[in-house]
Amino acid sequence: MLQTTHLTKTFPNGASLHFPDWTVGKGEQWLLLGESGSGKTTLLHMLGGLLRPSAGCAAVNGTDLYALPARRLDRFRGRNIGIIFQQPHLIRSMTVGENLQLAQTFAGMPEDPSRIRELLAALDMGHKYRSYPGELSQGQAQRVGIARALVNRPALLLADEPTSSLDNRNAEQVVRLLSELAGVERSTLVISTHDDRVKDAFFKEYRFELSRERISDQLEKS
Ligand SMILES: Nc1ncnc2c1ncn2[C@@H]1O[C@H](COP(=O)(O)OP(=O)(O)OP(=O)(O)O)[C@@H](O)[C@H]1O
Repeated sequence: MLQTTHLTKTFPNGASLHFPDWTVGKGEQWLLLGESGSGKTTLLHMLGGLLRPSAGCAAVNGTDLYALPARRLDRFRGRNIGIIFQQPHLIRSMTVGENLQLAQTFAGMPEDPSRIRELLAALDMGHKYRSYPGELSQGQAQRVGIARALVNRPALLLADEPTSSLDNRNAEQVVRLLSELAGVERSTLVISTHDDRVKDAFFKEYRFELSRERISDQLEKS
């Protein structure tokens, strides 16, 4: 369901990252590993339709993301790809429920409060529907970030270091919930991390490891 071919990103300073080709099957759960600076975030952003590669192709369910015009790419992303960032970046003036409704509207989907309530309940956050982000703990905010990524039933779920701001208990819960919910929703899951707590909690076999030496050109010179 996910396929990359000859993906390369060259930054304005001339630094260049060349990624090995990667094929991920439907419903699989992968860890994207690699030391700091090896390119995990860059790769996830290209897979999520957020960062145009300088060369190569990223395809989700057979759609070459960067062959789409910008507006169709936005729509495709909203409907097919859920992204969980290191920090959830919720809109502070909107309640939890409104933040999730906005994700439905952005994707051109009808508002579906029952879907939102169902997801919040699965994340043990049902009682926070009317709370504002400023009233949540970091672990709770990250769970809202997970709900937002899942709300449109994406085929592909990408999580970029989702536990980096969480303590041990919350980190373990967040990874477990992500993996369980992706399984229930039949979403394909890619979690990037260099967090040993995630590697230990996540027993699935699939691991894609980036090596700084192998993929980078000129980084030391820039
Ligand atoms: N806009 C940019 N301009 C120049 N170099 C960049 C830019 N963005 C990223 N890089 C370089 O590309 C490399 C990969 O960065 P990236 O953030 O993808 O790594 P990462 O594996 O996610 O790191 P971390 O685990 O620390 O978040 C790094 O060496 C970084 O300095």
